[in-house]
Amino acid sequence: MKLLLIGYGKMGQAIEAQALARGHQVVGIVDPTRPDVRITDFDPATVDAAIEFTHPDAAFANVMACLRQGLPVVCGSTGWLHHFAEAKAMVQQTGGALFYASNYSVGVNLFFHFNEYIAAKMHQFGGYDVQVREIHHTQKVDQPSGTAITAAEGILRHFPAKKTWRNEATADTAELAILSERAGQVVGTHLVTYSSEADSIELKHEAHSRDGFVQGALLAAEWLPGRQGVFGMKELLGL
Ligand SMILES: NC(=O)C1=CN([C@@H]2O[C@H](COP(=O)(O)OP(=O)(O)OC[C@H]3O[C@@H](n4cnc5c(N)ncnc54)[C@H](OP(=O)(O)O)[C@@H]3O)[C@@H](O)[C@H]2O)C=CC1
Ligand SMILES: O=C(O)C1=N[C@H](C(=O)O)C[C@H](O)C1
Repeated sequence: MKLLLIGYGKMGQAIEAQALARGHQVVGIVDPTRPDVRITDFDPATVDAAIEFTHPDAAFANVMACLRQGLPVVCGSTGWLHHFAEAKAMVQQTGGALFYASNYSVGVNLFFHFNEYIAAKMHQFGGYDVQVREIHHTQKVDQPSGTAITAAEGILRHFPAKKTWRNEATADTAELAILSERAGQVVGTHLVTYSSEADSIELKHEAHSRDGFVQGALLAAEWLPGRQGVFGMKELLGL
């Protein structure tokens, strides 16, 4: 496949290495270090799919530019979902394709699945409070992580005692606390903990490297061309 990489930081570089190892071609790299390369230089004749891992402030404009160019786009950037409805509208308008996941690793998507199952069971039995915790490297700019937000939304859907989430400890039992920590080079750790007076139950995902994110993003890029609409890991993995 002919891939366009948008963002050439930790994820962009790891995706390039794995894409080449899988026999794909990287036909362009859009990044502030290469100001002469623009998304508007590419079209469906030259690119099969774009893969976007940049910055919360840049992702929406990049996704919109890809859709205007007719490029299927796989986006992994977090922290821009307040614009997601506009991106969806652009997909409709252009007949294009957008794939989005707050976390591309298969393990985290299993974690999301079990998280919703556990939330429903814990609601059924009662007596427990719940919180979400995420730990990431100190270069991460958004907080809470996109993954923690997805996990929190999954809990809110199945555990009605929690009405909304808040990114700090809270005394309001209707609020689901998401606690964020930044430490060293931690790739990404997420925990959901249910606690009662008697005991605790914990669901934890710990990324040991970025390989899981990279493999998932490439799977999505291989799957997306030829499809029309907005997709995520549930569709890709059949979860
Ligand atoms: N969904 C998932 O599975 C995962 C998501 N992420 C998310 O992906 C994003 C990127 O992560 P990561 O690679 O670690 O971050 P990095 O900071 O290492 O890399 C981001 C790169 O994007 C560049 N960039 C900034 N603005 C633009 C722009 N407008 N157009 C093109 N490139 C741009 C940055 O350049 P410069 O440094 O010069 O600003 C940098 O080279 C984050 O939002 C992160 O949360 C990360 C891992 C997994
Ligand atoms: O910035 C990161 O590094 C990561 N970001 C994603 C997130 O915000 O959830 C996914 C992963 O945890 C790594």
